[in-house]
Amino acid sequence: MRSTGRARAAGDAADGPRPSRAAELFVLLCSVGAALAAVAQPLALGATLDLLLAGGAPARWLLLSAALLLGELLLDSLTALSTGRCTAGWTAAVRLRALAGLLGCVPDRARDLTPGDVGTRLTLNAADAGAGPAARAALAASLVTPVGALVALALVDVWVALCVLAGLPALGLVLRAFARDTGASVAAYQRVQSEVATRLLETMDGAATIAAAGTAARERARVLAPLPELAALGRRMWALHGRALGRSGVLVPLLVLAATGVGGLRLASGALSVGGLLAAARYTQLAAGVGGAASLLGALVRGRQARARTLALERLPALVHGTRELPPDGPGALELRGVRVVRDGREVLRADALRIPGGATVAVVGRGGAGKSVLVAVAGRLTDPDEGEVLLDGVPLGALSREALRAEVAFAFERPVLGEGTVAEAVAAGPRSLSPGQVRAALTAAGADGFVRRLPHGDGTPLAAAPLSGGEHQRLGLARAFAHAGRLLIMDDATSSLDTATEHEVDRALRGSPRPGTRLVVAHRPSVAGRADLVVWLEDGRVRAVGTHRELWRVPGYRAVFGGDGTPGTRGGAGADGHGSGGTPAFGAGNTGAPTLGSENTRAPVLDAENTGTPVLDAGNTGAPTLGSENTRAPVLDAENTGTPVLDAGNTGTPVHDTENTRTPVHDTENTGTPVSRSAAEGARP
Ligand SMILES: Nc1ncnc2c1ncn2[C@@H]1O[C@H](COP(=O)(O)OP(=O)(O)OP(=O)(O)O)[C@@H](O)[C@H]1O
Repeated sequence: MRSTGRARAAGDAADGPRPSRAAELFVLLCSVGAALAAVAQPLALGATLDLLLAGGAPARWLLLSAALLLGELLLDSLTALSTGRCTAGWTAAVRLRALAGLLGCVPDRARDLTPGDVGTRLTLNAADAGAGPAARAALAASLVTPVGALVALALVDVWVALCVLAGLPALGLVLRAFARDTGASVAAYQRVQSEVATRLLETMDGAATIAAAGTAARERARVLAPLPELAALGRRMWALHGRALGRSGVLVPLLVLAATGVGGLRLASGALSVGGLLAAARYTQLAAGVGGAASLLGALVRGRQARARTLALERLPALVHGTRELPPDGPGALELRGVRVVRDGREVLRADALRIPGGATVAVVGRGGAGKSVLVAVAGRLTDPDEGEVLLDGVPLGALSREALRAEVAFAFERPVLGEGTVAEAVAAGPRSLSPGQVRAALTAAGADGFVRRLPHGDGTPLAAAPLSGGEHQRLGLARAFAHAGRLLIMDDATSSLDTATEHEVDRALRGSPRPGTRLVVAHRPSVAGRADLVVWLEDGRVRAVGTHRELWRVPGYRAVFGGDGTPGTRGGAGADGHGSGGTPAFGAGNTGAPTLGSENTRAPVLDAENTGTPVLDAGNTGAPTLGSENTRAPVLDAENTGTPVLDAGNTGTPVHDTENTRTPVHDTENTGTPVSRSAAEGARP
């Protein structure tokens, strides 16, 4: 990749809030304080007892014991409070960073993540991960009690302390086994949870299909299918907990018994006082309380596994932008040089020396999976090519600042995400700040003004209160793209839900706009390709040919893309003229040789080029030839300079001549032997 921009490498985390460690430290201090107060109490109580037995005045020791008890209670309360704050802060931070990673990533790199999986990572996993730091602090503090108790025990009686010390490794082993086994189960549990969520969301997405097919019972079974595994994993985790508690439940009393026995012997020998024995028994219990760390350890392990899942979102590769600006008033000329895009080890796009003249409307055409979306994503830098570079007005896209890129390149999609707020706010959201008049103009250009006017509060209607059809939703997305478009507007299937008449109106409005710019339109309908100045025809990820629709239409393979030669094609099947029937009956379609009557709204007759040899006229309202239509100032075909591969005669090795410039006939040797035009000059075949 030659562009100066680069994707954020795996391992670099997304930017986002990072809570200070202060909250975690506060939890640690409070927990340690409470533990120390607990550790000091037996000493004070033992001393009080000894003083009482000796007939002394234990008032000071009693006060100290009470103060220690109160202190422990107070610190425990503070620990609980600060744990809540710490967990909430970390959960929010983990969630926001994961969200920033997700929203900032190269869009097609998040393709494998299902909504259910993302939802689980951002909710359950983020909450578990957020609980991790407080659990870590509490776990560290929980070690203070047994260690402190052991030290205090050594002060009271070293033999009792040695007895407890000998038993502690067994407790340590129990905890280690618990942490190891529970880690694997927790990871599997979180994975299955996300699988259930994914299936549930898929079902909600396909609710209409399920209702229509009457497959609700089957769907329910499918959603719940992972439940037995989830239940088994849950049971396993409880079993591991139970086993750890059971083992420590046996070990701890045994240890206390042994230590009390040693203490009793020391009392009998006069080496230990009664108060000392009381303190020793209590300290033995506290030291053996290391088993109580099991639940904290469980929370820590769960937090670690969950954090790994949220980090995967944080570290999704993101686009890194440069600092360059575009030359002012550039026409929006695009060039793809040596571009290669590889996905899952497979080359999904190769485009070299593909030049798109500034100001032209260019249709990107090809069968499903041919690479149209990948091409326009690369052209507007939604993703970077693995090799090669894309230049806009001579500047590599990767070198552009984010602001310059997004101000000059606008996208409209098949299913736009409009967000919340009102209709006007949805259209206004973007890199430019728009006046209400500009918003209204964009709505008009997108053919959305009519239905928006009929909404209860016009464009001030909240989207949530505006039930929109697929086409209306799409038109708002178009309006937003139009409103913010700079020198390049990319429409990826963005008019698929529009009827052909509206689509034509939108096209006309765009062409009449004062800032026409370059338009790259993924087209499934021949009517759209027919209105474009130039068509880039993709096949299996390669540029098969570039030319006008009229020229390309003579190649059977091109017609087949639209189902135009009897082959099942994609949406919006073509009339025999290749401009799309648009629901209007086409006469003379097929091989009759009879003229085809104008498709979609047309008054002008369209002649069947295939059978008559007569040039195909614009199926729009003008009767003018399609080539270089309407408002484009830019030359449609850059015959001199492009070097762009144009009309492949079917990989036959047959020379292709530039008929635009030479008037030499070009033969489509692939299937028909029918003369075919070629529009732009280049020496090499694609
Ligand atoms: N992120 C990705 N991971 C794996 N494969 C991908 C990815 N993006 C695209 N592809 C593959 O690249 C090929 C081209 O995809 P693309 O979406 O560009 O096709 P298309 O021509 O737009 O198809 P359609 O008309 O059906 O939308 C397809 O085979 C697709 O599966």
